Amino acid sequence: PDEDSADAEPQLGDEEWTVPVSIGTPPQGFKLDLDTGSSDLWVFSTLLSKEEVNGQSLYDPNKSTTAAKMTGYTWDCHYGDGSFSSGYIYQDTVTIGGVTVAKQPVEVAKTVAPQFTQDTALDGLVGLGFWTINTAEPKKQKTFFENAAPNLEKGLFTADLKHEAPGSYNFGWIDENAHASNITYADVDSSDGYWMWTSPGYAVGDAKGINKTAIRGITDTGTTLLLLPDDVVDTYYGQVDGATWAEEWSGYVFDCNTTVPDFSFAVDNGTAKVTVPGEYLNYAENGDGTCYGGIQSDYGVGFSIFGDIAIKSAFVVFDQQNLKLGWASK
Ligand SMILES: O=C(NNC1=NCCC1)c1ccc(Br)cc1
Repeated sequence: PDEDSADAEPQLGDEEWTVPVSIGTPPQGFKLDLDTGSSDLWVFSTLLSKEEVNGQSLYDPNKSTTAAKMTGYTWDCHYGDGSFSSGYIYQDTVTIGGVTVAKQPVEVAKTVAPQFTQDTALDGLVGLGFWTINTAEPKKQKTFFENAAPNLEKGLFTADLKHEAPGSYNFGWIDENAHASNITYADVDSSDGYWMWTSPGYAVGDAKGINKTAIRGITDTGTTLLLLPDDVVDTYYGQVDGATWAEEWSGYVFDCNTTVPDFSFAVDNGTAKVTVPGEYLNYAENGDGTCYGGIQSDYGVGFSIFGDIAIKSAFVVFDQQNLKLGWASK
């Protein structure tokens, strides 16, 4: 049933993907960033001061006949990149990709960080993590997907992000035409509220065998890059001519003309693997002839982050019902 499908538009050079979301009656339309690394659904709103708005669409609960204020409730998000947002909460009808949830907690922004004000491509976020890291007070609220799942064929959603091209998220079903190889599943540890799993190893370039070293990390559509343990990062850049860690860029850079090798990470016992094309691993030009690598250190986070650069290299199944994460080539 392809009605449960949302087109994901790439924004800002594959820094984020937004999907069309309807909120309220009559429906108010927004472009929201589906984020598996957080669990709040929030939207720019008429409560914001004008200085914090820069063309984004504003949700106005007073114009929705189905909006109901959750009196006494607040929310307050702080993201891994230092951005933040906070405000009050209404329940209203939310539709994404043909899936409708009535009485979905909609967190209306009263304050947003400059990063969000400047990001004219999005009007808010849809957290697709686990409710345990939702920030609503006095009681945590369920995500859009957790509320929708009981009415879906399967308690899963899939992400099919593409390099510099529209991708798609599906809710409740797996599009067998969207992936080439078999889907290999890894166990998910949701105890931190994230889609946390462990890859058994990795390979650089066209190396046949894998370096058997466990890489424990989260699969986060809200993080752009692929953040990995220092020993893996050093091994990778050891095979990139002239790559060096640049203080001024706080990361590994190399000459923009450098050929950058692929990076593969294993799934399950290592039989299956996902290959990130070298092209994706030359992430951005610094403007001085050097380019910033798509693989960087996860130092300080406490675990790795399989961000968009990894996710757009595969067809990914987020199976909440069975606590599994599926990876397939496409
Ligand atoms: O915030 C996180 N992901 N989502 C988003 N980032 C920026 C806007 C949305 C995030 C989550 C966990 C870890 Br560890 C690091 C980062």
